[in-house]
Amino acid sequence: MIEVNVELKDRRYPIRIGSDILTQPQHYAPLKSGDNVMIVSNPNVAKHYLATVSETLRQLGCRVESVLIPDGEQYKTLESLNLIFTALLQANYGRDTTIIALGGGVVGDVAGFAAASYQRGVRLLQIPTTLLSQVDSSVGGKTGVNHALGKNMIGAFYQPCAVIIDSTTLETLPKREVFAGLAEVIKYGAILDIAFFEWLERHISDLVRLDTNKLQSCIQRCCELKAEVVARDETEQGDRALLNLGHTFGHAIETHLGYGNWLHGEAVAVGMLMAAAQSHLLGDLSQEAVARLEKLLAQANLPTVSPDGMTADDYLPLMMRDKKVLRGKLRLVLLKQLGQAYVAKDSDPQLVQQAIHIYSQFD
Ligand SMILES: NC(=O)c1ccc[n+]([C@@H]2O[C@H](COP(=O)([O-])OP(=O)(O)OC[C@H]3O[C@@H](n4cnc5c(N)ncnc54)[C@H](O)[C@@H]3O)[C@@H](O)[C@H]2O)c1
Ligand SMILES: O=C(O)C(=O)C[C@@H](O)[C@H](O)[C@H](O)COP(=O)(O)O
Ligand SMILES: [Zn+2]
Repeated sequence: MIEVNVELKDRRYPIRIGSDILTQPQHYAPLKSGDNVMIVSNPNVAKHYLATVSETLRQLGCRVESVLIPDGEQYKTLESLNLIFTALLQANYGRDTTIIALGGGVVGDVAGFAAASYQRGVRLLQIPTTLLSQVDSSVGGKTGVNHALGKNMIGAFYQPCAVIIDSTTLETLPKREVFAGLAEVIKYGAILDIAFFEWLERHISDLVRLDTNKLQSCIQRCCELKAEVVARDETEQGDRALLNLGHTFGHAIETHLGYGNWLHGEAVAVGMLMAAAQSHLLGDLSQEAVARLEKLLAQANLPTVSPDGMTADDYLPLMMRDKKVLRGKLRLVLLKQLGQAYVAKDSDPQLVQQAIHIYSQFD
């Protein structure tokens, strides 16, 4: 078992990474005998892992209840949040509850927001079961739900007390979801760590075929990088925005197509290419670097062009609703070079359109 710590200003929490660790009660600390636990999951994840997690928590002496929200990005909603509140109230659970998010990023974000808001805040523990949630969404405390007009528009920063990553859960994950997770993995290399990017170039085929050792090293590196950024800037006042590379474009794709049609990681993959194209147009990123990013994403079986029929005119109004927009000005994460990102304060909309066009299927 490997442990990575997230060092916040006033406390720290562990990310425990290992295989077959969900059956071992000691990894669930700080949970202890007598605790009231509400496991939030969905039917798809529950059929594989709910019994194991519930049984281990009962061995520990916890009272265990569970609630399932429907599966899919289209259910990352206030209605799903309300299902969780109802289950908590029906169980007569109070402020001493721990909510456990057992699932991918959708379950993690909704359950996390429930923990942030139920009785003004109860303890949260994350058990991520997709590659994307293990390398990204379970760490750092962004929680929330979507609105029909924009992604993650309602939410809170709310940190978990621990994250338990069992990499063997990836064995049941559909391949398309593994590839979507690789988009966020590649993002870390592109924004923060050229050595990791080069490691990914060497080992992408091992990751695609779920090589256990390579996967664990990869998950560990991503968690270390995210933990460092979150420790510096927990609530995105500065540097944390770098984790948003490709997301302003990507969220526009997800919203335009209807949640769940393209996976988050797929939309971010194309969004990163658009950001890279813009960085090249600005004279920063070399064409060779853009091509390396495109090649790596393609090797991870990710899309590399905008969805069929979506035009630059479809992107811009949605991009203007991005949470990074300040006083009506777009703020985009761009690349100086591979491994070095920055926030561009006032992007020229015409240049943005040109970048979108480069990775689009229309002309
Ligand atoms: N909070 C953050 O910092 C953050 C970071 C990145 C992404 N996100 C959000 O995360 C969401 C995407 O998360 P995701 O990619 O995990 O998608 P997801 O939660 O929809 O899970 C993908 C699919 O895999 C299934 N699944 C999960 N674990 C499984 C397993 N082990 N075996 C079999 N099936 C399994 C799920 O039921 C679902 O059908 C988006 O809403 C995105 O906005 C949040
Ligand atoms: O943790 C962060 O910070 C991120 O930006 C990680 C992203 O991968 C993630 O998709 C996040 O939910 C996007 O946040 P948002 O603020 O753009 O909604
Ligand atoms: Zn993301």
